[in-house]
Amino acid sequence: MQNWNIDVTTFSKTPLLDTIRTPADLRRLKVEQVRQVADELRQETIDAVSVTGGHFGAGLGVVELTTALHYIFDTPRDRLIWDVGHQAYPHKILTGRRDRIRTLRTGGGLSGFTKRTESDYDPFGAAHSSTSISAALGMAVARDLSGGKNNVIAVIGDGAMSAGMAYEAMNNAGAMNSRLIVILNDNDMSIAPPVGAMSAYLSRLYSGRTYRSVRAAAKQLGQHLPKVLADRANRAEEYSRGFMVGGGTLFEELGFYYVGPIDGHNLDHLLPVLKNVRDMEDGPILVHVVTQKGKGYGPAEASADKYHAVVKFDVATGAQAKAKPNAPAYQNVFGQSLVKEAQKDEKIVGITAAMPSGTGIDIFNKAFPDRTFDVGIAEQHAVTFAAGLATEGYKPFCAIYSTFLQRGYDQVVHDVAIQSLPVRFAIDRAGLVGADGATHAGSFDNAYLGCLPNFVIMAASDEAEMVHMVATQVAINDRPSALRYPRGEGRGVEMPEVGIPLEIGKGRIIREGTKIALLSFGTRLAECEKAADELAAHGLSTTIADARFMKPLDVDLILKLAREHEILLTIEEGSIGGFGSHVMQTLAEHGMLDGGLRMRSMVLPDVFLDHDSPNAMYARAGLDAKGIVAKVFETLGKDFKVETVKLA
Ligand SMILES: Cc1ncc(C[n+]2csc(CCOP(=O)(O)OP(=O)(O)O)c2C)c(N)n1
Ligand SMILES: CC(=O)[C@@H](O)[C@H](O)COP(=O)(O)O
Ligand SMILES: [Mg+2]
Repeated sequence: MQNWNIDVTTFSKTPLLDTIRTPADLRRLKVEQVRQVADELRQETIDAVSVTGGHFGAGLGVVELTTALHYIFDTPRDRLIWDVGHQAYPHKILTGRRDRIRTLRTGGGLSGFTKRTESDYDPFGAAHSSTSISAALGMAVARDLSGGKNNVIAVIGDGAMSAGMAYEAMNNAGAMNSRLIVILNDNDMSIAPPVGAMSAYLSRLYSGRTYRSVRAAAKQLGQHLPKVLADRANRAEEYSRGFMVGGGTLFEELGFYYVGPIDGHNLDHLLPVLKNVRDMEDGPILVHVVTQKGKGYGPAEASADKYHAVVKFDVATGAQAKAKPNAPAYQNVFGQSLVKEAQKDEKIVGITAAMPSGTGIDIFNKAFPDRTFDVGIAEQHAVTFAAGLATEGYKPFCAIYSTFLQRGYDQVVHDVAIQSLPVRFAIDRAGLVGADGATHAGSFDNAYLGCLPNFVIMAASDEAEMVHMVATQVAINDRPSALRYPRGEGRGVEMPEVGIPLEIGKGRIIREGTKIALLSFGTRLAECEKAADELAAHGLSTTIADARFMKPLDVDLILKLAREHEILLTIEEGSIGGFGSHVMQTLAEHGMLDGGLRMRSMVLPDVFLDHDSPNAMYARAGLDAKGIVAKVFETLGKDFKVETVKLA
């Protein structure tokens, strides 16, 4: 690893940036000053993220583009939409949020993504990818319907361009004459190196083989400009400098006017091109901008992941303050368990939708590169691709974050569940995730999968359980199965050598008591144990059970708990409509709610919880030990108060 020794003495000096509170201040500057603004903006971004951590490489790569866009366009009247929004920190600094930039992703602080409630300069909230062109087209059409004149600009990355939604939007936009600007920010990176034919195609465009001459480009572009500008364009060499227009690109076939590629760090190119694009009168335009992820910060440029997301770091050395793990991360346990299973079973294959390291599929890939498939940001396709593999006798493990699987829901229902295909879903980041906030919370999979016939649904209560659950999934060969587990580290429990398939639909008793029963589904089990200790100190004897399965439910266990206790609480890291609802339904159908049992279901509150640390979020949700104890006392009718989010 290179030893960086970056001179940080200039970092606190940002004289021009200090004069900018909003883009209007930027637009008052001379064009010769824009370079300096961009340089200072980069310094400020580096310094801020070194304090907060967060998404980093993508923002560094769009510093010049951000500055140029706000300089040329009349934001917020002109709508600027950042796809995903993880690259929007420089945008936040320029749009009135510099004073809060060091609160990014902390409780009560700025969101790590664009958010409508945060600023007028964020016309569309994001965090899931590939939504920007659709949203921009909607805004452009709304503008046309109401006779407006403003511009609408979507900035989308090459990684995000791999998702079907982007093509659905371009297909629609290309057939309309609505004026819309799409900036393709091509840094040849997703979180991992980008995959797929489209990525290769963009590289070919970039390599310049399909370009026309600069002069021809200017001429062609001139046809789309108001006459006065077109005349000037035909004359002025300056006009065409820095960009080319491709003929017969895929984007042109889709009905877009294609401009590019242009160097996204060269303001002498960016500014005139954006200005001319702004002045074009009709149709959708795609500007292909080539940038470098991590640009301008050596450690980021040099690292394999371009510092996509970082923890706090030392600016001078680039060294990240990574905490020493106390236990293995769930995603790694998943990856390692899958490798072990795959050594015994050659039918096992692993699938990720552009999240190889996040899901632990990178571990599987190292051992079985030929059996690993990164399909790009394409969750819908990932699910149906897995279904196809399953029809041919393969055992696909489709590892997708809970929040991103939402995008593939119809595929889960229609292509997998209805046909009862044995696709194994590894549902990572289940429950609250912390700093990424509401957009990334895995709150809904219990509800959205629980209602589907045929599914087996498990949640690991610790990392050892997870090993057995992966083995269980391998053994389930006649229907789909899902295994959910959270972001972060396990509990540090002893790990089994091999996974042993569990009996389907059977839970386990962890601790025997007489008065209170806590029935946990997932990793809240640890909080149940702490709560039970505290309840014991109050003389309340407590049984703890780990349901292991939400579907099929362990009906015998549930009825036993209901019969033998005064209070039955279910606890899960999910929304209303999940595990607790299924338990309640079962109890009701067995007449167990007709008598004296006091049953309560502890779920996430019916609100979108803002970002904070996971522990703080769970505390707000009342799903920590303190909240569980409080719920028991509330149910008993005793006076035991604790602050939680109010249910609507
Ligand atoms: C639907 C969805 N799937 C996965 C992700 C996770 N994700 C966030 S950023 C990213 C890579 C995006 O690459 P690109 O659009 O090229 O942006 P870059 O980071 O290179 O600027 C991925 C896969 C997501 N946000 N949304
Ligand atoms: C922007 C985005 O969607 C991802 O980068 C996400 O932040 C990753 O989250 P994890 O850190 O949980 O992998
Ligand atoms: Mg990219």
